[in-house]
Amino acid sequence: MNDALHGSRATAPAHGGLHPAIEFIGVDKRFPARGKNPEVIAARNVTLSIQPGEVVSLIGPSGCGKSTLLNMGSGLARTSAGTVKVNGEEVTGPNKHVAFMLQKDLLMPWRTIAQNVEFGLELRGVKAADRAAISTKLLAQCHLKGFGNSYPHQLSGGMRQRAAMARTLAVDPLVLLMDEPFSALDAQTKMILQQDLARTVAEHNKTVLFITHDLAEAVALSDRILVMSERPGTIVEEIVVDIPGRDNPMARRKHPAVGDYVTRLMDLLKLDAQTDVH
Ligand SMILES: Nc1ncnc2c1ncn2[C@@H]1O[C@H](COP(=O)(O)OP(=O)(O)OP(=O)(O)O)[C@@H](O)[C@H]1O
Repeated sequence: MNDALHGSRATAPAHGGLHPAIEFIGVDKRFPARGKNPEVIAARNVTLSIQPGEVVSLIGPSGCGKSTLLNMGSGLARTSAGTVKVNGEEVTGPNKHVAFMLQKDLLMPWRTIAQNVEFGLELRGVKAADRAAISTKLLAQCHLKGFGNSYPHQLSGGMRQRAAMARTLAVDPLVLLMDEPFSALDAQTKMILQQDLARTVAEHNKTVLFITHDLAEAVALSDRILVMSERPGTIVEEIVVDIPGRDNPMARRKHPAVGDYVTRLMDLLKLDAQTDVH
């Protein structure tokens, strides 16, 4: 258990010579022109560094390149310039240190929940008994005890996202890349899953890069928030969330400073100016 993860921590932890968990160094991403579609510069000169155990949210206007950055972090897409490193090693393709969680749960409908959670372990050749022990533990932790033999269609949207979280954690990744994982859920289910995520991440000292459009969610969950500009997206501001209780977002949301952070983020995203246009 890492005590630094319980209670307040405004700044990145000292990491005693260890590498950042994930870093982007001068990263550009260009999608070349295709037919009548012109070239798109999705990201420009993005440099960021996330230390082990940190939770960092990435916010920015629609289409500014957030998902593109996550794809490069996971090794599913290559950079056009610059370097992405995970645990100090350059990312050149999908790698076992990184796991993805998306808005869509992507559970396989023909597999039970336990079989879905165990899928990544199966690919790595983990023995059946060990797989079962891991999925049983994670399903309990994600409040899905007793649902291992159910199929995805038998679960609610919130339960399916819990299963997706268990599947993401099963391979014990160093870095979790989360692309709006709760955006399709109702407000209350969302808060409960945020709470579970925050507790689990703190307990297992995971590093998270989290994309969201929900500014209060970013404040509730993060150590730091990175704000991106319009496309071609680059990081224009870094905000340290100096509110106690990153492992308890339900309590953190009630802190009087949350409103000020949300207001600052709205200003940075120029949301007021956008409503004037319509
Ligand atoms: N494979 C691709 N080929 C061409 N253009 C692409 C490709 N993938 C993304 N883009 C473009 O890159 C830009 C950034 O897209 P991206 O999905 O990263 O944005 P985003 O910030 O995640 O958006 P949103 O918040 O709406 O999800 C967009 O203009 C998008 O159309």
